[in-house]
Amino acid sequence: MSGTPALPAAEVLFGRMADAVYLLEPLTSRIVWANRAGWTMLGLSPEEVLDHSVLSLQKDVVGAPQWGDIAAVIRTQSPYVFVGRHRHRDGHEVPVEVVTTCFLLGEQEYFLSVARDVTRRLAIEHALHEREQQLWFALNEAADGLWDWDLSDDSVFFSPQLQRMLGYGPEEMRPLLGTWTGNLHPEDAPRVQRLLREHLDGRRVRYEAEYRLRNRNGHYLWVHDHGRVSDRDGAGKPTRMVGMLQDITDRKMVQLSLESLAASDGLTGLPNRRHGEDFLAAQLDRCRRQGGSLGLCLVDLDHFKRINDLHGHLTGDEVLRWVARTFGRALRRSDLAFRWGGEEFVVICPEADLDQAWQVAQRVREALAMQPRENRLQVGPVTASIGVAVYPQHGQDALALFAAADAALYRAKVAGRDRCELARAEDAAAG
Ligand SMILES: Nc1nc2c(ncn2[C@@H]2O[C@H](COP(=O)(O)OP(=O)(O)OP(=O)(O)O)[C@@H](O)[C@H]2O)c(=O)[nH]1
Repeated sequence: MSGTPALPAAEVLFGRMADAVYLLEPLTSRIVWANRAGWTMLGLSPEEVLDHSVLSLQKDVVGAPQWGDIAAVIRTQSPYVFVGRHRHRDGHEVPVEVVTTCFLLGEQEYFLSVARDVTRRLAIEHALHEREQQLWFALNEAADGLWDWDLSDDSVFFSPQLQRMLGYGPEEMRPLLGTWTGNLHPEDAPRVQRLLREHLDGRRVRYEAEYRLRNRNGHYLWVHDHGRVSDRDGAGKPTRMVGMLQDITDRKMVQLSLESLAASDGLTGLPNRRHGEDFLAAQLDRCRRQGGSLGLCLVDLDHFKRINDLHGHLTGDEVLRWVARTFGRALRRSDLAFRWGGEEFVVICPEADLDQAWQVAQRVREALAMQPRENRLQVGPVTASIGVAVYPQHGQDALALFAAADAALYRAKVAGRDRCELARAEDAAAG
């Protein structure tokens, strides 16, 4: 091809264009025309650019045979998109995306290439990629485990950290929703599933739950789990949900033991006075609403001071623990024994009438009296005096019942100890 084709309109049309435009001679790849952006991108003058070809300017096209191959593809796949690097006159490279079309002008075939400088785009892509890498690193290496649930097929990505948390090696944990649901603690599963469903249905802003999850060894970890729907389909139906799982076993254990400490007596492990009073109040409430009776036994160890004095306070403590264990043997499942304070205990017998409450008191007294043969404490007989009061005969509320039982207990002590006494009508009136 000789000379530049007469294209005056092209100068006007393409002169102000931001993208570089080159008209190429297909056989040699020589540039036969370029717009302003075309020659400035290469650091050349309008005349100098005509001395160049794709082979001299494109770093990624090496040699005529390769150009021949590319030209063949351009002819069949027009427009052809190519990402490469242009060589600037001063030596630096300009990353470009080139879109080339093939066309005929009269008898002559031409390639028209539009090259866009993609330096900025690549820099952004690179930065995004870096950020994504960092994000993944942070998510996977953080103490929390990550999960990513595809609702369309119930596949779940469990992050390496999540797998490690549950004791699984790489590739061991099946990436399915069933792996998670199958390891939920049966007592927690209904609540957790409900919370999840409520979030998916849009009734909860986010899903959050604390529950037990079985690890690879079959032990349960306590976990804190929270997540959100991240993608929805055109109809608004959730298609993807992501979340984080944290192992909170240590914290939960401390919390649970504090809770049980708060409700139980530190020395004997029996429910403490606060818990016992709450229980009594609830039972009395039930009696009032539904009718029925309830027995209350006030149990006071006899001459306990003597045990302390003779054998020491630590042995006294040991005796109190033994007494607590004895209740376990003497009581019905529905009865509750709790420590009232010092060497005093209370037994609540829900739904017991006078006779039944009396029998419970006798059983407790006898079980304690068995002690010399059973225990190894060598403190001699440990006996108790017990005052028994019954709702509704001896009192309508906890205060009145305690007063009546206390009066009966006093009589038991006076009468010689190691015995049970039933409250009397006048005890109720005195309360
Ligand atoms: N070892 C020990 N002793 C306790 C505890 N709480 C109270 N005591 C002791 O229990 C004793 C109760 O003494 P008292 O109230 O005189 O009653 P008692 O000696 O059992 O005489 P009675 O009137 O027959 O019951 C005191 O010596 C208290 O120090 C405890 O937690 N551990």
